[in-house]
Amino acid sequence: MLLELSMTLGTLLGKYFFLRDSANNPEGVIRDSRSIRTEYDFVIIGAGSAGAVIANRLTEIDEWKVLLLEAGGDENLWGQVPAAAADIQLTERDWQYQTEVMRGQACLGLENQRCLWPRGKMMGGTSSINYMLYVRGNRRDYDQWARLGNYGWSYDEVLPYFVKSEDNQNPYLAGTKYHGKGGYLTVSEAGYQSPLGAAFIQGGREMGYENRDGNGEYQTGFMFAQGTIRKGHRCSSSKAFIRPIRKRKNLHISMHSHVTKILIDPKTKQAYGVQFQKRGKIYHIFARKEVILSAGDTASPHLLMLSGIGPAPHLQEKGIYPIYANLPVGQNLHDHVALGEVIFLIDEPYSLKEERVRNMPTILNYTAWGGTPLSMLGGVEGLAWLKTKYADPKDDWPDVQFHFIGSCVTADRGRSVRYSHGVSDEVWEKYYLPIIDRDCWSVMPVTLRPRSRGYIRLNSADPFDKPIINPNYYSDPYDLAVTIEGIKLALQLSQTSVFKGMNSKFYARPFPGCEGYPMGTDDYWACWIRSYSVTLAHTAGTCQMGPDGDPMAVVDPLLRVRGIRNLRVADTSIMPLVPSGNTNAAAIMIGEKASDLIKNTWYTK
Ligand SMILES: Cc1cc2nc3c(=O)[nH]c(=O)nc-3n(C[C@H](O)[C@H](O)[C@H](O)COP(=O)(O)OP(=O)(O)OC[C@H]3O[C@@H](n4cnc5c(N)ncnc54)[C@H](O)[C@@H]3O)c2cc1C
Repeated sequence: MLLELSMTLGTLLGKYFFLRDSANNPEGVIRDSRSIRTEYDFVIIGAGSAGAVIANRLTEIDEWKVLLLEAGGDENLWGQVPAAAADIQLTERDWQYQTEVMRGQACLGLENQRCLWPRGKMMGGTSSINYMLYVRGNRRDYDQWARLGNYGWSYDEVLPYFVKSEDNQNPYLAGTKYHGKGGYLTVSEAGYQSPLGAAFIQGGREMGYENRDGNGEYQTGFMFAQGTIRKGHRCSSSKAFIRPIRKRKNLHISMHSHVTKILIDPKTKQAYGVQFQKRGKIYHIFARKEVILSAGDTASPHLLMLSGIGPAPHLQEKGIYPIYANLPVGQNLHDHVALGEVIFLIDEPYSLKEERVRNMPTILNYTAWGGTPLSMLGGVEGLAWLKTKYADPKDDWPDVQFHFIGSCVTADRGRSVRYSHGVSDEVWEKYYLPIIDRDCWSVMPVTLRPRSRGYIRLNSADPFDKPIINPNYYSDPYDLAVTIEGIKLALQLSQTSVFKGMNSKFYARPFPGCEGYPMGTDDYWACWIRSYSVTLAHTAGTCQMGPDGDPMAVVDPLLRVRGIRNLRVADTSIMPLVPSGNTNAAAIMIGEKASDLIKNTWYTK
């Protein structure tokens, strides 16, 4: 009752603070444009992390008319609260995809043995559903992209685009050459730290890792997480890039507009528009200059295939005429998949349990000032990049990332996080219920440069039919081996004096399905990883960028779809290799760079 009352109060106050819709409120709500023309210079599909940036940057040129189409609606109020990130999943603002069953490989302990595959379906796309961690990846990642023949994408060439977007609130960081001040995207720390967060940094030091800015000169080390948050509230790509410019006359926005096909002339191979459905009506809109596909790692390849671009036999089998045959659309899918959580129980009352996070004082305080446990980035306090025995000890190119959480899945007593991970009833009852009242902390270790490759394919030619998603997790044993070493590093962290001081103990109950393996052996760790596989949704490669002659390339280094004129892809699907970190910042960087590539092509003064 008290909780409900405080939520209601918080909501009312929140409405007052965030959603005032006055013309001069840079965060005012987004509305559909009153009328839609039949022709624009550019049509952008998807208002996500990358698409929102492109809509902003292209409409900087007054004479360009731009239409931004988004399948979902606007963000909602609850989605602004960082600690409630998991609550948005499995709602209408999530596409609610699921993977195929990967028999014997992954997701074995999850509901129906399928991994959930969340993606944002609203303004801001997945940046409106994500955990807001601001991470760029490693210098070597982008240099590797360039070495593969993707000219213009080396670290030194993409760094200015990361910096351009950013408005970093931390004075120590804002002044360095690695960070930006005054950009549209607010980046800051959560404004609240639990005693466990400080312990994480100290534990890292004891293990020989420095406390440093993982987005700066060196990546290896431990840090308090930086996030895309503004005054303690989510700063999605839409809040950052669209809300402040939503009244530009040359930008039209149409939400609830599901693009079903890109219109391509089969003879000239030129894209000339899109078909979309809104409230049961079908629209055809034409693009004088370009169609820009920013529908994300899953929907972009899906839409290309629906439009006749992809492996010809597969398209024909589904009854689709291949306009440009045999581009490897949907191939090379790779992702960061983590072991759900390595849990450590403690004797001190430090955990971010629901009753300590959602109560009247924290909610009211949060609504007014932003800096309470509710501003924690999906509960993630710290990040670390570490080297296992498989990484080059001399190189600053760590192979494992830790997401450090000052609680565990049980913190909300099974209300939300459990479902967002897809934990089955059996696992919940056998593994989690026994510790539901305990204080705990946890680590999600993830292999940063996975070698397993999967695919996205059509289920059918119906654009509303979800695609087949098979990430093929852990098909390459390397991915498993690195995560196993990650678990060992997490155990090492729990043995540092600071964590021992709170009597941290690995929660060693056998995970359901793995009881047959002796606890602590590599076989047991492998079984656990394959059972409790949780995607971080850093999917890359499904419309891969590559130079001429690269058989896996769907787009060229200027992001133009091969063999088709006036069609570009700009989102995480173009990444040839996933960067060594979370992918939202990189998606925004891709949006910034794509905008310049488009301006270079079309803008003549
Ligand atoms: C639960 C979760 C947590 C995450 N946490 C983090 C994190 O903490 N930090 C981080 O860096 N990364 C995180 N990520 C990943 C990161 O947010 C994504 O990589 C990034 O947002 C992808 O950006 P994008 O532009 O490629 O696609 P998206 O942001 O997904 O944009 C695609 C847009 O296209 C729209 N669309 C799709 N199909 C159509 C269609 N047919 N017609 C019209 N519109 C369409 C979608 O609705 C969406 O708005 C997380 C992802 C998830 C799912």
